[in-house]
Amino acid sequence: MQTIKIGTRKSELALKQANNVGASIEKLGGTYELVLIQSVGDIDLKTPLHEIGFTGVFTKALDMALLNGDIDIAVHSLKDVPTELPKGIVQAAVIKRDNPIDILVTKEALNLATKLTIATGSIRRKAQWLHKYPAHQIVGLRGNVHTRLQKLADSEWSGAIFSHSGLDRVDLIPVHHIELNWMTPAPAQGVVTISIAEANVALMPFIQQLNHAETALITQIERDFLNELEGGCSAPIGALASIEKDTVRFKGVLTAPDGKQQFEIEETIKMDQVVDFGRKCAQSILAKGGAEIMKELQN
Ligand SMILES: NCc1[nH]cc(CCC(=O)O)c1CC(=O)O
Repeated sequence: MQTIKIGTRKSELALKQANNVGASIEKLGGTYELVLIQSVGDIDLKTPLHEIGFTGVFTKALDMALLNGDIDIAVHSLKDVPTELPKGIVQAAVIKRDNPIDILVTKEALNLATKLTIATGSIRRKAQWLHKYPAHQIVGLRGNVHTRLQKLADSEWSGAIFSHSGLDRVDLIPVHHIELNWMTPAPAQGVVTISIAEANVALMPFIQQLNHAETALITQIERDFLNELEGGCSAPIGALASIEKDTVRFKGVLTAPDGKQQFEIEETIKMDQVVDFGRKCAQSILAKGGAEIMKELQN
């Protein structure tokens, strides 16, 4: 078999994720090389992501490279991948999920009952934080993991919110942090995915060996929930599914951007009824009043 060209962004986290996939390819007897590709999300480091104006800020350049054959596979954080893939691109495999939760990195022990300033660039984290701590102030924060940690260190802020898995993969979980178990993570947070060109039928079966079936099932539910709700705009949506024996548990959250309103659903169903579970949960959120929030976000 030919050396597999893995396309990746060049941030330390992206490289780590791509090399982890490469190591799995080697375990299966293959060889790989990395091809570094810049995305719009890496060039424009200022504009909040939800304002950049098209989906796939981190994935589009890699999709193009797949389609024109510059790379064989692309490795992404699944939460950065639009729920609707471009024509000709398919998900070949997802890797077993790491810890999906968000954490608050702080400089010292904090009293959350006081008026604090918390940094995040994510509209979901901001909305859920303000819902729980209405007296707090949120400030914007973008950039890769290193940059964000440095900005926190150089600031007067009390803390900043990060993905646990994102920090953990580059060994950067600081001493002072709080696990935000009450916060519902982004759909597919903590999961790495491998995209491939649909036309690359020769390589598909080999890459599919890397797929973790349970992770594929729960992330499909989370992304169906997102897709059914969002209709093309980015919204403060959280979703987390998990498997317990023969049942699937799901929690989904849609929050108004200012945190004043939040619609939640928590459901458990039998595994054999899982078809369309995510979509049904989204419809229930919309019926409860979530449709109003989505309408406002579209304007
Ligand atoms: N938003 C950017 C992003 N995309 C994927 C990760 C980390 C890996 C993951 O959460 O799956 C991060 C960093 C973060 O959210 O702090």
